[in-house]
Amino acid sequence: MADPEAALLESLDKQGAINDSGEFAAGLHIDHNVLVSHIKSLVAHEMVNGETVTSKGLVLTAEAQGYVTIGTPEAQVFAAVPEEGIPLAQLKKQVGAVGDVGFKQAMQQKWLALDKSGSEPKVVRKVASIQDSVQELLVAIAKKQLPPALTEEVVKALKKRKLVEEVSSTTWRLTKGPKFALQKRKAATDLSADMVQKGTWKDQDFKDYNFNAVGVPPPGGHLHPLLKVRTQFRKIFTQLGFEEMPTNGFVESSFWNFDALFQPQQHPARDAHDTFFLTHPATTPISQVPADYLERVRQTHEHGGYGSIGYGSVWKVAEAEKNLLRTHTTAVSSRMLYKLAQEGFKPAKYFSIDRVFRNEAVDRTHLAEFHQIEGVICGKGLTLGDLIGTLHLFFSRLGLSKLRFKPAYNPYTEPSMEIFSYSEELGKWMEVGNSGMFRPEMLRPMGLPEDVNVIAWGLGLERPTMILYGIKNIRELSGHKSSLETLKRNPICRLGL
Ligand SMILES: N[C@@H](Cc1ccccc1)C(=O)O
Repeated sequence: MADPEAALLESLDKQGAINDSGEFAAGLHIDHNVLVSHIKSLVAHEMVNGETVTSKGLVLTAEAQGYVTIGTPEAQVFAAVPEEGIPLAQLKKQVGAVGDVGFKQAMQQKWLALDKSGSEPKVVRKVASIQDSVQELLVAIAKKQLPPALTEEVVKALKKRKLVEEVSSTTWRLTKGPKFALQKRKAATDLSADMVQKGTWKDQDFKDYNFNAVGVPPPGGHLHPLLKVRTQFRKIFTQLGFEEMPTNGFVESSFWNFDALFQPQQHPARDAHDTFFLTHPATTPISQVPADYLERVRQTHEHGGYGSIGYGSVWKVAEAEKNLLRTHTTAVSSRMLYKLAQEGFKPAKYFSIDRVFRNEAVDRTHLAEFHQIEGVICGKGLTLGDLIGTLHLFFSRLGLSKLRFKPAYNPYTEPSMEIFSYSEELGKWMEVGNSGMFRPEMLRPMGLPEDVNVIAWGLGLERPTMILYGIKNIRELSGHKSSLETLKRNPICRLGL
């Protein structure tokens, strides 16, 4: 087969233009689509200028194609009627499938008549010979030579008989382009050292950038396992109707991290051995906390109230002003609960997932920074039973359905419970979180009504992630020792959770 590209260029060279790529393809006996792919490439090389022309045209249906040679059904029926006539039933049997249409059409054309004078109706010829003009039209349409007889009305009738259909087709009109040549010059995709040395780059054609090409997937963009598991936790919370709390920044004042939580100023956790304090800026002015609330916090710390005797020591503003890296997400909860009290209490369910920092010795299960997940429910008349029930519901969604609780101590909750879950794999009980009911010494100074209780729990994000994905050393998970290669190879890090 002739090379379509060469044939096209040659023809353009001789004639200057090709008006209809469809006809040109037919002349070459190749599929139009094949020619179009060559045209597009030549246009991209600027060897050819091309514009598309969309036109509507008639084509024969498969049924009509059959009539082009053997004639229309009406002509076939007419031919089957002998001069002396033929009983209708016999005629139909003789012509077969096209009998019905053919007979109907031939009667309409008044080519045939039905003689009912005898014992059974007989079909007789009304004219001696016929001209099958519909067949002639079909032949002309097949050749794409549309005769004047093909009026709109005729086309409509042919469409109604499902003999023709209208199709729109796009063809190209071509002229010589600015870089016209009889042969495509090979365009280089890259500048090579050789071209530079020999100076051939000056005459070399370079392929244009194709900005529409599908790119190579970037090697980055992998999700960290912690982000994946965080999404799972978010889903659990939101499915249970919890609202995510704004987590502010990592830097928090001691006030919201400790004092608002009724954590005594002498508490060992407030020591630089356990907490990262900031030097720049070292403090947040206490004036940011409304004076009346501040006063109630001071009172409660020093003298108690709400059924408590307090700590009996002097509460110092300077201590509360110290900036730190938040040691727990309960600082996020304390801000949120105060806001809820200011806006007027209504039952609420909150959660947060964010980073916390502790000045701890780093080992294979501990880091100085990690993520905490915290759930908080505020309502009237909540009990420890509600907390236990909620924890069962929450942890069972993680696949941890065997839980045990151990009494514990937190300055801000009473009662407090450590949460343990039985690991079938490891065959032992593991600590999975901490929980409790926030103390009145924390809630009442905020302005939450006396019958409002708040149940809450917290857990780390790293531990469940390590268990879920078989990561043995926490330092593989975050920090400078975690390897990007591991992230890339780990199937859970692919996008799309
Ligand atoms: N803040 C606690 C977790 C906790 C949250 C809420 C209530 C009780 C406990 C911790 O850091 O371990």
